[in-house]
Amino acid sequence: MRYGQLVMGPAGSGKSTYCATMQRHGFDDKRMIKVVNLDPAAEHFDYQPYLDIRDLIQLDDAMEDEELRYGPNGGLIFCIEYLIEHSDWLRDQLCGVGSDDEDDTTGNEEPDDDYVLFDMPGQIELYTHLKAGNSLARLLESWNFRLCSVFLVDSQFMIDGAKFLSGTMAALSVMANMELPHVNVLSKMDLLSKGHRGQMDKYLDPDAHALLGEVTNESAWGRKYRKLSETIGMLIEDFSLVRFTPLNINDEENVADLLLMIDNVIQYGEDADVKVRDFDPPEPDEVEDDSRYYQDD
Ligand SMILES: Nc1nc2c(ncn2[C@@H]2O[C@H](COP(=O)(O)OP(=O)(O)OP(=O)(O)O)[C@@H](O)[C@H]2O)c(=O)[nH]1
Ligand SMILES: [Mg+2]
Repeated sequence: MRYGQLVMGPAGSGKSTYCATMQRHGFDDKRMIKVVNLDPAAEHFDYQPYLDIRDLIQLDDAMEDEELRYGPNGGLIFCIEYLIEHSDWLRDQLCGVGSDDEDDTTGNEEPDDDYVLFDMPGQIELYTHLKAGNSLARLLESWNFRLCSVFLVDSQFMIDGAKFLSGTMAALSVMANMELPHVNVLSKMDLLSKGHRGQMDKYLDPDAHALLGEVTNESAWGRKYRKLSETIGMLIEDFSLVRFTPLNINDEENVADLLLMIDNVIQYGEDADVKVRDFDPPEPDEVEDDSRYYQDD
């Protein structure tokens, strides 16, 4: 089994910084966390990439090609679709050359705790409604990755009701489109003023009525669509659809807590325990051949 986080979020929300932070935290903890850069336009990041999409395709390839002639945004989406069409490249690098996981029953080649963060581009439509993000998730799952979506939203944009509503709807679109366990992160908490941090508390455990009361009084739009906002608010609240976890990258405990939470979501490190817990040994005279009570591996 392999474990992975698909790190997504709008442009500049802190995805690459998140990956670098987690890798560094893992390093301090003697834990290997690999990061794969899947942003073909990336120019700078602070982590050691295990793999880099730019070795397969670069944004300029799509923009400068005489036939394609993409702009930066279309070009980026083209690059991700190209990656999916050439998934052998990714599989060979992630899982070993020529590996074919459908046949891989030996388990010999796979390390127990391969843990990979995928630093995705900031093109949010890749995750909200295009097929590419979902296809990538299904591909990785077929290679035995247990995945979690990590969706980052810059906390600076979440300090009023209207922005909270928009951010929540974006998170919800990603959840629906990616079909993965999902964790929302409010990034850059260190940049918030004390006053704003206090204000933030009400968004972390949202009371939709109170929040959307704000939205409805703020603008003409808000007043006109008051009922719609309220209904969306109730939906979010009643089904506990969207929750945000704050992240201050300078607070080691905060980083550790978030990583642990995601580990729990993807059941990282739990397999050994599960085997022990599930094992309920029979009385010796109940069975002649007890081999069927043991797992094959
Ligand atoms: N203070 C502070 N700055 C941050 C944090 N996260 C990101 N930044 C800054 O925000 C900017 C964008 O961060 P990135 O990590 O590159 O964001 P990204 O989501 O990878 O951006 P794209 O790949 O361009 O979509 C950089 O200047 C970072 O230094 C944070 O937690 N705290
Ligand atoms: Mg980035």
